[in-house]
Amino acid sequence: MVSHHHVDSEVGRLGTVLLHRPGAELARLTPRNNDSLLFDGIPWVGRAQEEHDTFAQALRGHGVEVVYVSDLLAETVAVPTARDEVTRAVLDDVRLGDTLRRHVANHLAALDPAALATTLIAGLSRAELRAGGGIVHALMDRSDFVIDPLPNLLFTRDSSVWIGDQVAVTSLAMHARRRETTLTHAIYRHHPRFAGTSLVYEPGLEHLEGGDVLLLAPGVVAVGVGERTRPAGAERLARRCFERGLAHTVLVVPIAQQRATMHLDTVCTMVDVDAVVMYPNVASSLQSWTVTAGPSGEPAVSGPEPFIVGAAKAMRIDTLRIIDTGLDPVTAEREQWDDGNNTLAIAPRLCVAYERNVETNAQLERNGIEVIRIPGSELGSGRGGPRCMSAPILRAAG
Ligand SMILES: NC(=[NH2+])NCCC[C@H](N)C(=O)O
Repeated sequence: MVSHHHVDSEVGRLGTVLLHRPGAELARLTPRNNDSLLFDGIPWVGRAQEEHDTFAQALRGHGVEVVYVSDLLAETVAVPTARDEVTRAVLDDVRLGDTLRRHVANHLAALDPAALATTLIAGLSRAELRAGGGIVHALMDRSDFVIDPLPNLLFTRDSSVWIGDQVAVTSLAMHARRRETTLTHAIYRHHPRFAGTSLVYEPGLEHLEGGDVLLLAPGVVAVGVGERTRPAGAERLARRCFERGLAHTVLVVPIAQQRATMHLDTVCTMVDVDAVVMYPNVASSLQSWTVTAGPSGEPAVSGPEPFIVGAAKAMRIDTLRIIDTGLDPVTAEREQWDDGNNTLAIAPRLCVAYERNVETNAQLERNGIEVIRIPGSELGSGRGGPRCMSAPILRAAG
């Protein structure tokens, strides 16, 4: 039987993609909490939703099936064990204390699956809790969170990534994002659509985020290590992929440990089977280490060498082309910050990009890449572009 869930490249024709339409969780952002919730501004929620709908429509217009996290989650929590798991993840928060925990548990128990899914994503303030009591509750402000919201669920790429016919549910590094994977983990294990799916990675392992994982070619995976993914996470993923025959080579790519380059996909994404668009300010310095399944079962490591060289060798092609955006360093830096290098390929030489990155998009087109432009002025305040906002679950074989 042909699997309905299979991804072995970044550019094979996109069949199905997992998105999250932003909702009430974005309305929780204030100037006091936006830094800890990993947003650089306070998005206009309605406009962000319109922008996201334009993104989804662009994908559908190209024959892509769009599935939403909130729908899958509502269907998942209709399964009692799934409901227990995701609820427990909320109640495990040590800040609650026993009394408030009991009130929150009662609150959640009364919700139907759709309302529970919404609450798990949007969070819950003290004012919204139906009944409360105890000292923790007494000392909270009305707007304090009893359940933290998950505004970064929007970036579905980070909490799960398909490699072949298996899914890696990742292990997120930032506190504000940890609970996201309790939701994706539950979806992939309990939703009937994914029955029988094997998991190649689980939350709780060494830190690994999907934005750092690039499927360069069938059997070749690049993993950025920096602010989010740790070298030990890359090593764990490599071991797992080798054991299961999902990859023969994992390229480990160190990136600067800073917010502007939090994931490998903020500086480099694929736009053709043999081409990447890359942030010019790092293009000449990006290095990689090559990890392969050693003869004794212990991964063999070699390198470093220029990423582009290591990648071409592992992909068994002559050259991995860098689409040279040829921009001056200041324009390049501005457009990198606004996710100009964070394109989502729908097929080879056809990608979705934010319209605001005028120069990068023009250069892509000059190099033969068709660009579908979407607005992103509000969505971009979370520092993520089309690739971050999408988790492909089916692509045609690359
Ligand atoms: N794959 C990506 N580049 N994701 C971007 C995630 C942005 C999000 N605000 C974070 O800081 O985690």
